[in-house]
Amino acid sequence: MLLQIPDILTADEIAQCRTVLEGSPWVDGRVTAGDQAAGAKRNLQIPEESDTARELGTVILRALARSPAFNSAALPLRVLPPMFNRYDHAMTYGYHVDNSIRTIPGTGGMRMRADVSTTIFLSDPEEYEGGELIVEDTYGTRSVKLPAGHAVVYPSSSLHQVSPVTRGSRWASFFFTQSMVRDDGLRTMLYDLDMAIIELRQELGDGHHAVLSLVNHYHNLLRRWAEV
Ligand SMILES: O=C(O)CCC(=O)C(=O)O
Ligand SMILES: [Fe+2]
Repeated sequence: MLLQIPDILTADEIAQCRTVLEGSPWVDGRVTAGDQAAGAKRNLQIPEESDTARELGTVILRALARSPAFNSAALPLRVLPPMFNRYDHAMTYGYHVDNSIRTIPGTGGMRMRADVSTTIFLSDPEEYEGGELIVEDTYGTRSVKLPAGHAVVYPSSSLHQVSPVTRGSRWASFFFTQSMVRDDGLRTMLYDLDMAIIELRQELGDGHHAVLSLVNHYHNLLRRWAEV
């Protein structure tokens, strides 16, 4: 499932990210790419263990924690510290695969599985041309370019690329989540059920027996499928 989440960051948080990123040194993005991906990757990133990454990572994690849509779609168990990237003129990230297993920085080698990939846009679409995130979804290819502060969430198992930037500069935060439910199909079913329950609660009220029954069913499926 590919999901767009509007306004995951406030205007103040976007401004904070941009101000701090403007004053930070950027390095070649290939430092965090696997073998195949490195060949396709031409962008810049903030070093993973820098003060900037830590400070802004906290802003992003706080924003995720208050987003019901992110939590319902990703069912996060752990989130790799958010990273920050930038594509200036002619930069691109060709079709690639996100590594399935990632080392968690600063833990002496602890690893996690990447199930869900997220990009939070920090530039507005008018600020650059090109730079679409193109994801091969189950039902075809999706091209995504969103206002600053909006997020796109998609399975880490899908092939994707960032098309070349032909004007301006595209800034973003991106990160990987290990989900309590590793299978994208099962996660999507839980998300759809959650959305239907929210609608029914509004129609019927929380005390309605059918609503209670479906909430119970949601939790029983989560109990069956979640690994924690
Ligand atoms: O910049 C993006 O939107 C995605 C970056 C990406 O795919 C990656 O770093 O693996
Ligand atoms: Fe990627």
